[in-house]
Parts: sequence; C-alpha cells; structure tokens
Amino acid sequence: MAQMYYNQDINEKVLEGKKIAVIGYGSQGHAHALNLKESGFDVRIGIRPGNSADRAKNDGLDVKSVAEAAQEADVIMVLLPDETQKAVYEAEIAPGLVAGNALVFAHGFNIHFEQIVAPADVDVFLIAPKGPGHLVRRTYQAGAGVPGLIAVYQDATGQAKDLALAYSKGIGAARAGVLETTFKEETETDLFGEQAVLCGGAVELVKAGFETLVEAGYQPEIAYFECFHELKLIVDLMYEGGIENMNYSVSDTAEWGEYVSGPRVVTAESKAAMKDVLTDIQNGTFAREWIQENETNRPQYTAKKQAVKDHQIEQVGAKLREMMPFVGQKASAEVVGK
Ligand SMILES: NC(=O)C1=CN([C@@H]2O[C@H](COP(=O)(O)OP(=O)(O)OC[C@H]3O[C@@H](n4cnc5c(N)ncnc54)[C@H](OP(=O)(O)O)[C@@H]3O)[C@@H](O)[C@H]2O)C=CC1
Ligand SMILES: CC[C@](O)(C(C)=O)C(=O)O
Ligand SMILES: [Mg+2]
Ligand SMILES: [Mg+2]
Repeated sequence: MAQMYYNQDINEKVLEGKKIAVIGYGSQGHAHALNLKESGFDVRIGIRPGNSADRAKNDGLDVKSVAEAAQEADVIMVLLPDETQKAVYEAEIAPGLVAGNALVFAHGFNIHFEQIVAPADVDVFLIAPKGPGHLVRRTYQAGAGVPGLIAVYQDATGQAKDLALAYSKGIGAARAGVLETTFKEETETDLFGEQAVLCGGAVELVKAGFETLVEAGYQPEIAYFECFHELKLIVDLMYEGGIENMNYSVSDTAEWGEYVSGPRVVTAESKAAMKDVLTDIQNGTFAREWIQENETNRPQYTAKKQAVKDHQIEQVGAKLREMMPFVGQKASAEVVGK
C-alpha cells in the first residue's frame, strides 16, 4: 500500500511564520484560505476587483492585488482557473518571485503541460484535494477533511515536501489522508477521473437513464428521482462502506440487476472509450484542444453549457428541489460565478 500521511505524521512548524498568498478566491481558493487561516497560518488573498474580491473581504480576509500578494508572500498558491494561470503568472506573479519562494498549485496542468516554467531557484509543488472546493471547506468546518495528493516538481530549498505536507494539514486534507505523487500522475489521473467517471461519465449516465425512461413515456419527475436524486443516496452508501455496503442496503433484486444489467450498459466498448480518453490526456491532445478552445473564446464550451441548462432533467430537477429545502447547500450560492 502507498505511504499515507495523516495529521500525526506531519510537523506544520515548517509553514509557521511563512506568508501565504492564495491567488484566486473561487471554489478551491475560498476553502484553502479560510481553512488555512482557521488552522493558524498567515494568509492573504491575491485577486482582481470583482465578486471574488468582495466575498474575500466579507469573509474577513486580507485582500490585495495578485501582484502585491504574490510579491510579499513566501508561499504562493495559484488557485486561478487552469486556463488563465499562464497569463496571470507571467504578468503578475513571476515578477515578484524571489529565490526560496514556493510556487504552489492544486492541479498540475500548467506545469505538466509546460505552460508555466518557474525559475530554478523556487520550490514548485502541489497540494491537490481530491474533492470540490466547497466540500474541502464544509468537511473542514465539520471537523473532517477531503483527502489530498502532494507532489514536488522542484525542490530548491530542500523543504518542498515538508511544506506541502504542512499545507495539506492546514487545509484539513491530512485528516483524511495524503499521499505523494508526481505532477504527471496527478494531472493525468485527475483529468481522466473528471472526464470519464466523476463529471463526464456520471452526467452522461444520468442523462441517458432519464431520457430512456421519459422517451418510453414515464413521468419525468419519476425519471428524475430514479436516475438522479437517488444516485447520491446510493453513492453515499458506497462512499461509507464500499460496494458491499451499498448492496447490503439495496434489495437482492437490485443487486442481481446490478450484476446482469450493469455490464450491458457500461460495456467493453465503454472501457475502450475510456482508454481513448486516457490516451488523449497522456499525449497532450486534450490539453492542446482546451487551450485552443479558450484562445477562440470558448465556442463549444458555451454551446454545451447552454445545452445542459436547457435539458429537461435540469428543469424538472430545479422544481423538485425547490420542494426539498433539506436537500442541501448549493455550491453556486456559496461562491457566485461558477
Ligand atoms: N474546483 C475544484 O474543486 C478543484 C480545482 N482544482 C484546481 O484548483 C485551481 C482553481 O480552480 P477553481 O477553484 O475551480 O477555480 P474557480 O473558477 O472556482 O475560481 C477562480 C478564481 O480565480 C479568480 N480569477 C479568474 N481570473 C482571474 C484573473 N485574471 N486575475 C485574478 N483572479 C482571477 C476568480 O475571480 P473572479 O470572481 O474575479 O472571476 C476566482 O476567484 C485549478 O488549478 C483547478 O484545476 C483542484 C481540485 C479541485
Ligand atoms: C472532479 C473535478 C475536479 O477534478 C475536482 C473537484 O476534483 C476539478 O477539477 O474540479
Ligand atoms: Mg480532481
Ligand atoms: Mg480537476
């Protein structure tokens, strides 16, 4: 088994007294900044004027321009969207870097795909929470945490790994478990997971199930409860105790259906498609196309986002959720602009 690091294995003193700049105050930024501050670290936010800056001020944080925060900090955590990091780094972060600083990421995209090349005399490492930022915050507040990965790309000071571990403890990741990886492994597995399983795979599975029932004449509300709402409840059981735990709670009829029909839906062809997705990530095709999509003002991204918004499952779901206020908090209400 891989070596896991937990709170008791980590000495956070190496990060004490260091000035940390969290650049960006979105999904990950707000969680890192608030968790680090509540863990006793010295945090400032680097952000452009706007909604995020206003939220950070309202949350009681020390808010500065990106250039100012990056310049005064020892540890600079870049929590901007991946597609804007290169431009902001070159214009506002790089000019303030000095030998011995740490340039830090939550995802390896820009370093691994060589969009950002840091000076040799700074540490470059990552702390990648394996969960959405809003859950990094909520679980920390609940006394728990979201697991994380650390990786060191450049160790100019000889302290990079210890700093990464201390930071991971500060955001609560080491309450759940932290393991060491490389920028290559983090970048490729993270992109694969979100595309094939967590976001791409799950959304397409849910939409296809919903559409199949509705096209067969069943009520959309029933299709929503069956293929969308209940998915969380089923996945919660898997999360809590594995597939066996979920199967213990569902009927034997459901479990038998899982064995005979699951492989009819997610087939050898689906797995071959997953391998194609992984190849495109590994050989840089996905990164190249995403960078190009941004350079041309996101035409496909915008059209596809609208298509999801217009899908019947979103309309039906919104109405049903209005009647279930207990369902939970909305990440988009916690951090506007996502
Ligand atoms: N979302 C997640 O849960 C996860 C994200 N990551 C990684 O974390 C990083 C951040 O992603 P995420 O939290 O999703 O990002 P978000 O889109 O949620 O937030 C981005 C933040 O950057 C600010 N910003 C955008 N452009 C600029 C700019 N030009 N100058 C200054 N500030 C700017 C935004 O402010 P404004 O309001 O002004 O637009 C916002 O505060 C990425 O590397 C991502 O891959 C890793 C693990 C999980
Ligand atoms: C699953 C999507 C993710 O990789 C994450 C929350 O971990 C992301 O990039 O947001
Ligand atoms: Mg991820
Ligand atoms: Mg990701």
